[in-house]
Amino acid sequence: MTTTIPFAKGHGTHNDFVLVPDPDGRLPLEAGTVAFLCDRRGGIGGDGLIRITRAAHVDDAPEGLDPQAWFMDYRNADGSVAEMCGNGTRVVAQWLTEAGEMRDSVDLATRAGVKRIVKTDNGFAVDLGPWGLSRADEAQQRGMDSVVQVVGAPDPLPSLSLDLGNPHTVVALPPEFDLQALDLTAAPHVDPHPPHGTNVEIVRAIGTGHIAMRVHERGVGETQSCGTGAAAAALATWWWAGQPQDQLDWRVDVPGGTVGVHIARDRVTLSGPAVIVARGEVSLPAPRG
Ligand SMILES: N[C@@H](CCC[C@H](N)C(=O)O)C(=O)O
Repeated sequence: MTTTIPFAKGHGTHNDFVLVPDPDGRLPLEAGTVAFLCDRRGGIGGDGLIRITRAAHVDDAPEGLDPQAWFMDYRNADGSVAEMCGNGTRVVAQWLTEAGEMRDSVDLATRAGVKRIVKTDNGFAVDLGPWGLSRADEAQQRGMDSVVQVVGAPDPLPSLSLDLGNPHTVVALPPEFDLQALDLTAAPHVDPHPPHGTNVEIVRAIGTGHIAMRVHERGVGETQSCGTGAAAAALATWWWAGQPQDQLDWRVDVPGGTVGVHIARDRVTLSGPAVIVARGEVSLPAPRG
């Protein structure tokens, strides 16, 4: 028997997602189903899939959540589970707004904790919460704790690991290299390789509080934008600059647009647009076996 489910398609600065509303928790999604729905030729297409459900229906939700809280169950395009997605939180907020479930703000639960999202003039701002350097050692204090080999740069480049709820490795591209000319088809090699993989952001300084970035996402490949990645890129650039207190607002240009990042002590806020572009129904492939 064919199973048909409702879906929506949305994006935040062209980081695009298949949204699957599942408020009653009736849709346990297998990795193969996620990969099918995210497939750009055989399915709907997206960098990831978001099951919009309630915390009570998520087996690996953090403890202590309100069971009725809206929950962003995020999966990468390859079917793997991710803790957090910054652009995805805004797209969920837009979906909740259009569904009449959100007015000015919402507390959205994720595997990386509850994120407060508020409406802004050009979309939404989400408090991503506390951020951290992934390895609290002396190398990290110097601003580099790993190296990344990027195709298009002859030697491995120094990089910094950050934790935004999900893992990131940020590389500052030296001025002699063209950011647009790098080949991010394959995942850049990170040494040492983080135990749970990582998202890699390559950053070019543009001006004061202004950077451009390309990203290779864990479980996806190169994407047009990554919200937690933009926050990691701004934080790393700020860290390398000596944490100037008069430079807490950042503009981050990504291939799919521009997002804003605000640093406030140990917390960081991401802002930017979010749109729902389509709604429909999709038939899932019959289970194998
Ligand atoms: N695009 C997202 C991040 C999605 C998850 C990431 N690929 C991971 O595996 O951690 C964002 O906007 O933050």
